[in-house]
Amino acid sequence: MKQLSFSLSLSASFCSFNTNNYLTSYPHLNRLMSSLKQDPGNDVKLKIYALFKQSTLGPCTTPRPGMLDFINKAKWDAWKALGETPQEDARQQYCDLIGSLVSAEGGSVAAKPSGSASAQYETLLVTTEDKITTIKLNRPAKKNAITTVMYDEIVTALEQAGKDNSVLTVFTGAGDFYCSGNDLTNFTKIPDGGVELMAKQAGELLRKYVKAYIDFPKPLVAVVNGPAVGISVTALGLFDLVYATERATFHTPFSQLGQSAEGCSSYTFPKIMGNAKASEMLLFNKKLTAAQACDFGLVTEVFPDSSFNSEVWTRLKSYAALPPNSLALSKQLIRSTERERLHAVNDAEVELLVERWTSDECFTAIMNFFQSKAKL
Ligand SMILES: CCC/C=C/C(=O)SCCNC(=O)CCNC(=O)[C@H](O)C(C)(C)COP(=O)([O-])OP(=O)([O-])OC[C@H]1O[C@@H](n2cnc3c(N)ncnc32)[C@H](O)[C@@H]1OP(=O)([O-])[O-]
Repeated sequence: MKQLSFSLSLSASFCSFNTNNYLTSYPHLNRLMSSLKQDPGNDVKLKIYALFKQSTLGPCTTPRPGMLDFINKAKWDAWKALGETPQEDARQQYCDLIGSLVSAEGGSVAAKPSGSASAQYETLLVTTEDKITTIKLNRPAKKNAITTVMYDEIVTALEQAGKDNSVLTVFTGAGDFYCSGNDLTNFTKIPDGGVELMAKQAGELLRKYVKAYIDFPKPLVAVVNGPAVGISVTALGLFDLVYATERATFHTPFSQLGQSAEGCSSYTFPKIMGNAKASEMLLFNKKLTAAQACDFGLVTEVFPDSSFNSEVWTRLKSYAALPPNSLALSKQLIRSTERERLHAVNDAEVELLVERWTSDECFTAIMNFFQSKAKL
């Protein structure tokens, strides 16, 4: 099929959109696009074009080009297919799409070049805007699976967010997934000391990671933009608010993987949803829909996918205007009643997992994933 060749006449107005977004400069986006080694193909180019039009002009209302005007007709169809998608959502999808194309080639989208962006990360996009620091997992091609580098980067990002002048900290994912949990390739990098050493080091990393959530001093909000698996679900019990798109699912397949609960979920889940529901998730791998997770108290509120970003960010911006000290101190007061218990739970969960990671059950489950690409 003939490659479409058209330019995306990028207008200056789009460069200054004021959303909680990491790509606020079109020259930056253009450089990223032109750095791609592979042509992304007509479908993707049409999608980029359509998202650009939708985000700058809103829904397509112009007449459809004539039958023989093939290229403009294809562009019009792509734009029209976005229907009533809000402009802010289209902007977010546009940035996520470009970010995923760059990531798929092994690159990374740096935090925005100007403004209040924080340090650069390999696996995260971290920005501060409207008094909200956003930590976005940025491995969309791998469904935001958490590598050892990413665990360390999240701990650093949380430390910095705890000290910066933002009022809220938001955690979310790039692309169509929130997070697929622990990156299973973490288990394939066996050091010279063998599996026991690997398990011990992974245990220390996990302890540090969960501790960063337990001790986080400001309100922490999860914006669950798609399915969530494993540790990205269990950690939600340590957040102050959890907003989810209706498309999100919540899955903790620990037994299936020969592992056991972490993220303090062996304590927080029974407390949040009762023993019976918690056991169905943590022992028997039950996957919850967003509506079920909300009924059980794990999720604060569920939003339609089409308006998820605009509704959630409008809400968060208004919360970020509240007095910051009052918010932080109230959060610390609530956490202080069980901080010590959470640390003890974290220690006990890590101890059990270090044992599990050296078990035949775990080894077989991980091998199954890679050999048969078994899907959960
Ligand atoms: C340390 C603390 C303890 C933590 C415990 C946990 O979190 S337990 C929970 C642990 N988590 C799990 O057990 C989840 C395992 N993952 C899955 O079950 C599925 O991938 C899915 C349901 C998340 C998405 O299915 P889908 O059909 O929509 O998409 P897809 O499958 O085509 O994926 C696209 C690409 O991403 C890759 N990739 C994705 N996730 C992981 C991962 N975690 N790891 C590595 N790679 C992962 C996948 O291999 C593929 O790579 P490829 O082939 O393009 O090179």
